[in-house]
Amino acid sequence: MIPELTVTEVRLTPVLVADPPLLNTQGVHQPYTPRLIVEVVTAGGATGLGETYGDTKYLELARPLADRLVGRSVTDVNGLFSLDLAVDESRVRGAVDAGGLRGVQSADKLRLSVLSAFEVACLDAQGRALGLPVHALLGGKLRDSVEYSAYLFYKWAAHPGSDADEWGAALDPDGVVAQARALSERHGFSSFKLKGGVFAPEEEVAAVRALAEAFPGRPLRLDPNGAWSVPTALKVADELGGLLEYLEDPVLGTDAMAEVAARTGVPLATNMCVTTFGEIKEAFGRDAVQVVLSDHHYWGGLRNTGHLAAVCAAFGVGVSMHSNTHLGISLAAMTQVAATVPNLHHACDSHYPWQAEDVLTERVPFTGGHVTVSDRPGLGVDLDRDALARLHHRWATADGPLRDRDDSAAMRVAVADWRTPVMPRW
Ligand SMILES: O=C([O-])C(=O)C[C@H](O)[C@@H](O)C(=O)[O-]
Ligand SMILES: [Mg+2]
Repeated sequence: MIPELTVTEVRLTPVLVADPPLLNTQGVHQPYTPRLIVEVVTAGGATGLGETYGDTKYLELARPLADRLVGRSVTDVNGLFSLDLAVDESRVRGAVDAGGLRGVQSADKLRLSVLSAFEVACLDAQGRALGLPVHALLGGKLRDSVEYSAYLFYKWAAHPGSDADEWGAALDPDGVVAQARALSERHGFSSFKLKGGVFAPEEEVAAVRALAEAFPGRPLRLDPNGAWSVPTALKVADELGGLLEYLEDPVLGTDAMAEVAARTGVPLATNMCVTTFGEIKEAFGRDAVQVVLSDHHYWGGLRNTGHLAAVCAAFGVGVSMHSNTHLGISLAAMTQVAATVPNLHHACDSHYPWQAEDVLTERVPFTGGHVTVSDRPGLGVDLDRDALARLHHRWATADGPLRDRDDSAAMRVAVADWRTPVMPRW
């Protein structure tokens, strides 16, 4: 073992990051979202960065893992994944992730969602120590920039009791088109995904039609997070037909996805029914999905993202990339791995434009809708300790409920009788 690459300290810093009132089928984003920043320090003085979900159940698992990493090498990434982490089963039994937005919860998925941040931090530390970018550690980049799509949301102008944010409201087709224009002017995006499942399908169909008219020929996606029945999904697929690059999780579960897929020519994408390696066999065998949205956070890191892409290639299934609220460390990690995936033929999702706050000295910029693949050592991003301390202070002084994402609870602040919707909603 090279002594310089031995882990001497692991720092875990939970933060709360400001988030606009973005609507989805479960409710609305809270004013702040929890994230966890992981720093892995080596004997040689390199510090690697990673980022993942910061909700309590992830923190509970990250703390013992941090202790066990000390004394190991940052090159021993396979060993990291073989560490036996005890997951409190009561945390996951029958549970779903983020109200179901990321599929079914399992002990292994929870474990992988924590390990992924440590994997990224170890790769960043290795890269910094060796003078190599993370993409080189993953086998080398195949492209110099990675394309992202504009992630459009129905949204309120403000969180209840707050002033309007810089984006304003988007609650109808005109609002959605105005938001798409603003995002595309600011960041140069040329493909668009609308988060649906918020309003009746006819209204969301009208919004997609308005986007198609405003941006002729641009790739468009609609994602109602499984809020529709099979007949509704087929009707929308029929109405939007050729306008869509893909329809994302129109219905819940592999059975319903397979039924829709068998009866439409519109490709179906998912980040809900295929979220673990164990779900692949049935879904691919039944041709239930044509595109899988990878996400290094819950698939278990950057190397597993490459493995997932290889399985997709073997089955002729496309690859895209899913996103939750995240900061620049994760955007840098997504970009490094995306650069190495040969069969990534769709623009990746990213919430980053919605995050006005970050913990980096410099934000990761989008240019023409792309992020340049950094060739600097590691991930190519640096921590701003003051910003980290500020966002951590917010976490440390926050009300307990804010430390765990709950879109339904956030909705009840504005709509007192809001209940977690029973699916399918339409
Ligand atoms: O289905 C998806 O693409 C997501 O789950 C992305 C995000 O979770 C999004 O829906 C959100 O945060 O409201
Ligand atoms: Mg989705």
